[in-house]
Amino acid sequence: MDAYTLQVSTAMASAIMFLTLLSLYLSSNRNRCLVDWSLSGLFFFISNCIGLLSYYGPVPYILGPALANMLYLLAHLAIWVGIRRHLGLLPRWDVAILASLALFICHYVPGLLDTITNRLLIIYPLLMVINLSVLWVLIRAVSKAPDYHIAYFPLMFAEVIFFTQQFVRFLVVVFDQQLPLTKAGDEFLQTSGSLAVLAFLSLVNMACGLIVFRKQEIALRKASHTDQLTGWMNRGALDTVASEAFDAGKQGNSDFCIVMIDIDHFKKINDDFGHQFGDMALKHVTKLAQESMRTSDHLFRYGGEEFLLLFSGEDVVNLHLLSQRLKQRIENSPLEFKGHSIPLTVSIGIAKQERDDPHWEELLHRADLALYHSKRQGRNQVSFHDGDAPILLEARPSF
Ligand SMILES: Nc1nc2c(ncn2[C@@H]2O[C@H](COP(=O)(O)OP(=O)(O)OP(=O)(O)O)[C@@H](O)[C@H]2O)c(=O)[nH]1
Repeated sequence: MDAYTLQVSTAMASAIMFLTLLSLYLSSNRNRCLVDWSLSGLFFFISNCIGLLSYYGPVPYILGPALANMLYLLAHLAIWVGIRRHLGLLPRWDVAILASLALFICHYVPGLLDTITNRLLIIYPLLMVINLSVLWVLIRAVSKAPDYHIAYFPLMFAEVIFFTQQFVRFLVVVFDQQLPLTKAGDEFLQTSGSLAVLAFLSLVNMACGLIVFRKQEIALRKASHTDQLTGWMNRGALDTVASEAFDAGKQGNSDFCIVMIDIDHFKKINDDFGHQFGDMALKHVTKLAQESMRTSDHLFRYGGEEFLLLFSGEDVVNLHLLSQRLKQRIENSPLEFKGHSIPLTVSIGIAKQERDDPHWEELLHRADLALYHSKRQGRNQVSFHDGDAPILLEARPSF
């Protein structure tokens, strides 16, 4: 393929990137990083179009190389800005624009960028630094959010490819400073550059779309596993989390315990004060419970006014103390409503994984039996199922 055709293909690939990512943004209308990335496509496109103009005659210096190089750098920086925005960091368009403007101005500093060789020796390292920055941000992100592994790899791969070819071209220019000026050198640099940009743009286009799809998928999965009223996980997520904790417990890694909490006389609360107040009571109790938890983030709304706390590696005596404290706290924190102070209490059942339990639901069943024991014993109580029978626990642990 001749250099002109390659340049046309690259311009088309950048236009496709611009339009694809922009339409993705307009259809999802949430991920602003898509705007950054589509702008990147636009900058690549304009920069390429200026390159194409040179095939039809001399191009004014302000357009090519000055503006073309500035936009080329800005296009790479826009990818960096977008990935920062996606990760919740400050996007830093200010840095991107200032750096690109500085490069533009440098084209007018005598002796700095006025030869092709000088331009290549200065711009290549700049691009490599941007590639490495994107890579660095992604590597750090992957270690913090393993859920995104697969989605980040294509972009990382694109940056590695671009960095490598840029590095090789840089070395070639360093060792043969006359090369860019010869016919063969000019063709080599143009062809390899256009091919690399073509591959890079196609990969980046796909990679950015993938990152956004993954983000939406994770958000949807989270929403489908979250109870909207309390923000705790719902029953849909329970089996996965409990099975994992149960299997770890079975291998002797850590004791797995379930604490089941049920608000007392909740029907009466609804009947006396209305469903809206009932909802407030549910939020009130879960907020107090959450504040009382030290470690477990496995908080589930199991049913209407029933909640489960899953603990791994927590001693039963500690759980007893924690449950007593929680029960006491809820009892001492009445809910204020229209000038009234409405008392709330909870009954609690605790169960611990036994060696011969075949499934985590066995443990859930014992926690349920313990909870109903607390109810039968007058409510506002804590009971523990020791594997044989539920026993009411005193305010201070006796085992
Ligand atoms: N406000 C509100 N009420 C709910 C929600 N989900 C379930 N409920 C109500 O919770 C009540 C549960 O009542 P019961 O199962 O009889 O239990 P209880 O009245 O707490 O009695 P004990 O558990 O024996 O102390 C029912 O009236 C449900 O309608 C909810 O999301 N919001």
